[in-house]
Amino acid sequence: MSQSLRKLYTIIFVREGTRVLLGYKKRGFGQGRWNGFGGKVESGETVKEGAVRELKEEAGIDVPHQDVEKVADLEFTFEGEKTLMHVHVFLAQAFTGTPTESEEMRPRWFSVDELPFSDMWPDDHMWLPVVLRGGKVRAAFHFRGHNDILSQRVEEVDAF
Ligand SMILES: Nc1nc(SCCc2ccccc2)c2[nH]cnc2n1
Repeated sequence: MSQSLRKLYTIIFVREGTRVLLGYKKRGFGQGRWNGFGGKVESGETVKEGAVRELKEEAGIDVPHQDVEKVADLEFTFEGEKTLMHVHVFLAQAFTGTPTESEEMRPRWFSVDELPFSDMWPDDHMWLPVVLRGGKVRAAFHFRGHNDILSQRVEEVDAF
Protein backbone atom coordinates (compact mmCIF):
# COMPACT_ATOMS: atom_id res chain seq x y z
CA MET A 1 0.00 0.00 0.00
CA SER A 2 1.56 3.31 -0.92
CA GLN A 3 2.37 5.44 2.11
CA SER A 4 0.18 8.37 1.04
CA LEU A 5 -3.01 6.34 1.58
CA ARG A 6 -2.00 5.15 5.06
CA LYS A 7 -3.39 7.31 7.85
CA LEU A 8 -2.09 7.18 11.42
CA TYR A 9 -4.49 6.91 14.36
CA THR A 10 -4.21 6.15 18.05
CA ILE A 11 -6.36 4.47 20.69
CA ILE A 12 -5.41 4.56 24.38
CA PHE A 13 -6.97 2.45 27.13
CA VAL A 14 -6.54 3.36 30.81
CA ARG A 15 -6.44 0.38 33.13
CA GLU A 16 -6.79 0.55 36.91
CA GLY A 17 -6.59 -2.90 38.48
CA THR A 18 -9.45 -5.00 37.08
CA ARG A 19 -11.24 -2.12 35.41
CA VAL A 20 -10.64 -0.30 32.15
CA LEU A 21 -11.83 3.15 31.08
CA LEU A 22 -13.81 3.20 27.82
CA GLY A 23 -15.56 6.09 26.10
CA TYR A 24 -18.91 6.04 24.32
CA LYS A 25 -18.32 7.77 20.94
CA LYS A 26 -21.04 10.44 20.70
CA ARG A 27 -20.35 11.52 17.09
CA GLY A 28 -18.12 10.98 14.08
CA PHE A 29 -16.25 7.83 13.11
CA GLY A 30 -17.30 4.91 15.31
CA GLN A 31 -20.27 6.81 16.73
CA GLY A 32 -22.44 4.71 19.03
CA ARG A 33 -19.66 2.33 20.07
CA TRP A 34 -17.50 2.07 23.20
CA ASN A 35 -13.79 2.42 22.49
CA GLY A 36 -10.53 3.60 23.89
CA PHE A 37 -9.78 7.29 23.44
CA GLY A 38 -8.06 8.41 20.29
CA GLY A 39 -8.14 9.78 16.81
CA LYS A 40 -5.86 11.12 14.10
CA VAL A 41 -2.20 11.72 14.80
CA GLU A 42 -1.39 15.35 13.99
CA SER A 43 1.70 16.48 12.11
CA GLY A 44 4.54 17.35 14.48
CA GLU A 45 3.56 14.88 17.21
CA THR A 46 4.58 11.28 17.81
CA VAL A 47 1.87 8.62 17.95
CA LYS A 48 2.35 8.36 21.72
CA GLU A 49 2.02 12.14 22.09
CA GLY A 50 -1.14 11.95 19.97
CA ALA A 51 -2.60 9.26 22.21
CA VAL A 52 -1.86 11.25 25.37
CA ARG A 53 -3.33 14.41 23.78
CA GLU A 54 -6.55 12.66 22.73
CA LEU A 55 -7.05 11.19 26.20
CA LYS A 56 -6.75 14.64 27.73
CA GLU A 57 -9.06 16.24 25.13
CA GLU A 58 -11.69 13.46 25.18
CA ALA A 59 -11.76 12.47 28.86
CA GLY A 60 -9.82 15.07 30.85
CA ILE A 61 -7.33 12.44 31.97
CA ASP A 62 -3.56 12.97 32.18
CA VAL A 63 -1.10 10.10 31.86
CA PRO A 64 2.68 10.39 32.23
CA HIS A 65 4.42 9.31 29.02
CA GLN A 66 6.52 6.77 30.89
CA ASP A 67 3.34 4.95 31.98
CA VAL A 68 2.04 4.63 28.41
CA GLU A 69 2.98 1.40 26.61
CA LYS A 70 2.42 0.38 22.97
CA VAL A 71 0.32 -2.83 23.11
CA ALA A 72 -1.14 -3.33 19.63
CA ASP A 73 -0.56 -2.39 16.02
CA LEU A 74 -3.74 -2.63 13.95
CA GLU A 75 -4.49 -2.07 10.26
CA PHE A 76 -8.04 -1.51 9.01
CA THR A 77 -9.12 -1.45 5.37
CA PHE A 78 -12.65 -1.04 4.06
CA GLU A 79 -14.03 -2.58 0.85
CA GLY A 80 -14.21 0.05 -1.86
CA GLU A 81 -12.15 2.59 0.07
CA LYS A 82 -8.53 3.46 -0.69
CA THR A 83 -7.30 4.49 2.76
CA LEU A 84 -5.68 2.15 5.22
CA MET A 85 -6.11 3.08 8.89
CA HIS A 86 -2.93 2.30 10.82
CA VAL A 87 -3.95 2.35 14.47
CA HIS A 88 -1.37 2.37 17.28
CA VAL A 89 -2.94 1.10 20.51
CA PHE A 90 -1.56 2.14 23.90
CA LEU A 91 -2.27 1.11 27.48
CA ALA A 92 -1.81 3.41 30.47
CA GLN A 93 -1.66 1.96 33.96
CA ALA A 94 -1.46 5.23 35.91
CA PHE A 95 -3.39 8.44 35.47
CA THR A 96 -4.39 11.68 37.19
CA GLY A 97 -7.65 13.57 36.91
CA THR A 98 -11.30 12.56 36.91
CA PRO A 99 -12.86 11.08 33.75
CA THR A 100 -15.01 13.86 32.31
CA GLU A 101 -17.51 13.74 29.45
CA SER A 102 -16.53 15.71 26.36
CA GLU A 103 -18.27 16.56 23.09
CA GLU A 104 -16.74 13.41 21.61
CA MET A 105 -16.81 10.83 24.39
CA ARG A 106 -18.75 9.75 27.49
CA PRO A 107 -16.25 7.93 29.75
CA ARG A 108 -17.21 4.92 31.94
CA TRP A 109 -15.30 2.25 33.86
CA PHE A 110 -15.85 -1.39 32.87
CA SER A 111 -14.62 -4.59 34.52
CA VAL A 112 -12.06 -6.19 32.22
CA ASP A 113 -14.22 -9.34 32.43
CA GLU A 114 -17.40 -7.57 31.38
CA LEU A 115 -16.52 -5.49 28.34
CA PRO A 116 -19.47 -4.33 26.16
CA PHE A 117 -18.23 -6.12 23.00
CA SER A 118 -21.71 -6.06 21.40
CA ASP A 119 -21.42 -2.27 21.47
CA MET A 120 -17.81 -2.11 20.30
CA TRP A 121 -16.14 -2.58 16.92
CA PRO A 122 -16.54 -6.27 15.86
CA ASP A 123 -12.77 -6.87 15.79
CA ASP A 124 -12.14 -5.70 19.35
CA HIS A 125 -12.99 -9.00 21.08
CA MET A 126 -10.19 -10.60 19.03
CA TRP A 127 -7.37 -8.43 20.37
CA LEU A 128 -8.46 -6.29 23.35
CA PRO A 129 -8.61 -9.19 25.87
CA VAL A 130 -5.06 -10.15 24.85
CA VAL A 131 -3.65 -6.68 25.46
CA LEU A 132 -5.58 -6.31 28.74
CA ARG A 133 -3.82 -9.40 30.09
CA GLY A 134 -0.42 -8.07 29.15
CA GLY A 135 -0.03 -9.40 25.61
CA LYS A 136 0.99 -7.55 22.49
CA VAL A 137 -0.92 -7.91 19.20
CA ARG A 138 -0.33 -7.24 15.53
CA ALA A 139 -3.55 -7.56 13.48
CA ALA A 140 -5.22 -6.54 10.22
CA PHE A 141 -8.92 -6.51 9.42
CA HIS A 142 -10.67 -5.96 6.07
CA PHE A 143 -14.19 -4.63 6.51
CA ARG A 144 -17.32 -4.38 4.40
CA GLY A 145 -18.95 -1.29 5.87
CA HIS A 146 -18.45 -0.91 9.61
CA ASN A 147 -19.99 -4.18 10.81
CA ASP A 148 -18.78 -7.08 8.63
CA ILE A 149 -15.23 -8.42 8.71
CA LEU A 150 -14.33 -10.03 5.37
CA SER A 151 -10.84 -11.18 6.37
CA GLN A 152 -8.53 -10.94 9.33
CA ARG A 153 -5.04 -11.76 10.57
CA VAL A 154 -4.33 -11.65 14.30
CA GLU A 155 -1.02 -12.61 15.89
CA GLU A 156 0.48 -12.17 19.32
CA VAL A 157 3.98 -10.68 19.24
CA ASP A 158 6.72 -10.62 21.88
CA ALA A 159 7.55 -6.92 21.51
CA PHE A 160 7.16 -3.85 19.30
N1 LIG B 1 -11.22 -0.27 18.65
C1 LIG B 1 -11.35 0.00 17.33
N2 LIG B 1 -11.15 1.25 16.91
C2 LIG B 1 -11.28 1.56 15.61
S1 LIG B 1 -10.99 3.15 15.03
C3 LIG B 1 -9.90 3.79 16.31
C4 LIG B 1 -9.13 4.99 15.85
C5 LIG B 1 -10.02 6.18 15.67
C6 LIG B 1 -10.26 6.63 14.38
C7 LIG B 1 -11.06 7.75 14.19
C8 LIG B 1 -11.60 8.42 15.30
C9 LIG B 1 -11.34 7.95 16.58
C10 LIG B 1 -10.55 6.83 16.78
C11 LIG B 1 -11.64 0.55 14.69
N3 LIG B 1 -11.86 0.55 13.35
C12 LIG B 1 -12.18 -0.72 13.04
N4 LIG B 1 -12.16 -1.51 14.13
C13 LIG B 1 -11.82 -0.73 15.18
N5 LIG B 1 -11.67 -1.02 16.49
